[in-house]
Amino acid sequence: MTLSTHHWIVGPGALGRLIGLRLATSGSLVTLAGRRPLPERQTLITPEGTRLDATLFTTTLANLAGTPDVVHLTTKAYGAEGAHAALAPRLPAGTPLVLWQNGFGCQPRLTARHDGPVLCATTTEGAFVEGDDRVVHAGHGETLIGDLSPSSNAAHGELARTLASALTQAGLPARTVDDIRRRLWQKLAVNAAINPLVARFRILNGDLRAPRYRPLVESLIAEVAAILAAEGIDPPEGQGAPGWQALVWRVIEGTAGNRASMLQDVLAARPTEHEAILGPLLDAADAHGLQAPGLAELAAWLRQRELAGIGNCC
Ligand SMILES: NC(=O)C1=CN([C@@H]2O[C@H](COP(=O)(O)OP(=O)(O)OC[C@H]3O[C@@H](n4cnc5c(N)ncnc54)[C@H](OP(=O)(O)O)[C@@H]3O)[C@@H](O)[C@H]2O)C=CC1
Ligand SMILES: CC(C)(CO)C(=O)C(=O)O
Repeated sequence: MTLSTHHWIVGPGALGRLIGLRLATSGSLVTLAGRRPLPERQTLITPEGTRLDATLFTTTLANLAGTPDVVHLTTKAYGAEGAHAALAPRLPAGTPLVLWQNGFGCQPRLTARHDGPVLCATTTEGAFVEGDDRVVHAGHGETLIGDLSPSSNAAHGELARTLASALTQAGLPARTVDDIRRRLWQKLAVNAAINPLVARFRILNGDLRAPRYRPLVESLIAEVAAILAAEGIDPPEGQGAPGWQALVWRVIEGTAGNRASMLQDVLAARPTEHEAILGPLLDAADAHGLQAPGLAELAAWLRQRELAGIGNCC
């Protein structure tokens, strides 16, 4: 893979267009493939307010043809496996796939199913779309890339390093890690402690610091910490529950003014990524015989909302 590698981006929403436009404006060939065709002329607004324009190939999944060097799957977590099923017959065997979803649902399943190397990426970049031809890069972050093979034997290290370097040169700082499973779970832990609560109460992340919500956050963190201890997953810094508390409160502080992605989905009457975020925790709780009533109640509310037709419930 070189800088002029041909990248297919399947799922051309906020993150997909951010990656696609950044790569295209740094010399890569990019095809955006969605459920509907998008304009070929696309604009990216950088966090500094600069406007970057690029002309990309845009198509639909049904019309994809050719041979990509790498495919980035950037649908929401709940759409990833469906999109992959439609995509797979169009891909030459051995095509590398990069999964960008939050949570930890589709990653192990697609790693097992895909006929080629699979990398997982987790990013703290922030982006949102403004119409079909414009994406706003809301805030800089960092992207970690790795594969789900055991850490002592990372299978696709060279591929991950080349991709990290291409992304970094394109303005999306990225590095490889040999523990992507742990990194995905760490982000999932933060998302599980914040997103369902702010979606439930329709509040900004920073509102969780109020006396009314603080005990709810603390009790979710305690559930998450017990589950992750049983799974053998440590927080990035510190140990056990205090380490998870420090991480979650740091993120709440740092994103106090944010309307979290799950709240945005609820307000827009869209499905949420609750299965990918809460599902793995509840499955792990079951497997280890642990109680997680707070997580289970929030998962039930989010599930019920979707069963009831999304916007009409609660
Ligand atoms: N946005 C962000 O800042 C960040 C997002 N993430 C994660 O990245 C993932 C994507 O998020 P985001 O970009 O915000 O989501 P969006 O909803 O903005 O984008 C998803 C895109 O996937 C498309 N899509 C859905 N199903 C298919 C399909 N079968 N074939 C082709 N395209 C399809 C949607 O098309 P349509 O328009 O037709 O619905 C949409 O363009 C999520 O897991 C999210 O948690 C992680 C970090 C930051
Ligand atoms: C960390 C957090 C909660 C920031 O808003 C996030 O990742 C999200 O909104 O999904």
